[in-house]
Amino acid sequence: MLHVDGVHKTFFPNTVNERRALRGIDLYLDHGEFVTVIGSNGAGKSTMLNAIAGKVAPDEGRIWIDDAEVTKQRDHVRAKVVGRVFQNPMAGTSPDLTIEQNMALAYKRGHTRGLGRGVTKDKKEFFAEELTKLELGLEDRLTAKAGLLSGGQRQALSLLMATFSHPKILLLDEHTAALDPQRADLVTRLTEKVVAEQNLTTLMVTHNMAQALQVGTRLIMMHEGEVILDIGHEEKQAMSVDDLLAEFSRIKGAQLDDRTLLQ
Ligand SMILES: Nc1ncnc2c1ncn2[C@@H]1O[C@H](COP(=O)(O)OP(=O)(O)OP(=O)(O)O)[C@@H](O)[C@H]1O
Repeated sequence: MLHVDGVHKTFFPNTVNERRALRGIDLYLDHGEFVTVIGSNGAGKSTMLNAIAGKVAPDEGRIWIDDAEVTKQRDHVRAKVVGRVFQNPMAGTSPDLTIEQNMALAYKRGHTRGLGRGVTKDKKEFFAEELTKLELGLEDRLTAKAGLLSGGQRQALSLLMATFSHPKILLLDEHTAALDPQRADLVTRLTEKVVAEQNLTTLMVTHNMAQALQVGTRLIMMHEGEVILDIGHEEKQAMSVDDLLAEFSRIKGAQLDDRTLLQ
């Protein structure tokens, strides 16, 4: 379903600001796999998601979504098949547009040009039905401005908007990190629900190791632009946060040793 093959990305190459963000990422996700992604700051997690979404062009390597190569495809074309939710609750919705106008835009995303915020009666019913699934009462507030919603409500709406066109890939970039624990729990539960209902192929970046172990069917750990650990469902379920940290130290240590040996 998703195949990332040998992807490299260096920002500002051959300058003092050079950053080797991705150093040969190989990743294959089957249809319906829900992979959590952890890793230290600057490990390349967001850059990998950006490369999959088409926001960042790889220097080397190729990317396929559902057997179609998308490596050179523009991001707005890819938006038809890639749903995305960011960390900032303000990023996924326009505060000055109403809930239904935001949803109309998301519905049309990647399909036609222009603003397309027109909301027909049929659409209103469909949007209300979709909002009911969130169990937040937003179906009664279709004409309220999105800017009036709380961070958690906006994030739940962003998640709905990212998924109701049944994307082939769902990319979640620390989408619960800016929320208080209760709202983060709510959005996590909604995420699990929507991913399971639609059997969505999903990559979810999180800094919360407990969440990374609890949620999803597989876990990968990134470090310095590489995937250094890839854990399947059963192994993941048997692991604690301490096990994960120990594994990280062990691999990091080994890598450093390797590098020392190479010098
Ligand atoms: N647009 C950019 N221009 C220049 N450098 C960038 C850009 N985006 C990312 N980088 C650099 O690439 C490296 C990887 O960054 P990235 O944001 O992918 O890491 P991350 O794992 O998502 O980190 P974090 O957990 O801190 O968000 C870092 O060194 C970062 O400074």
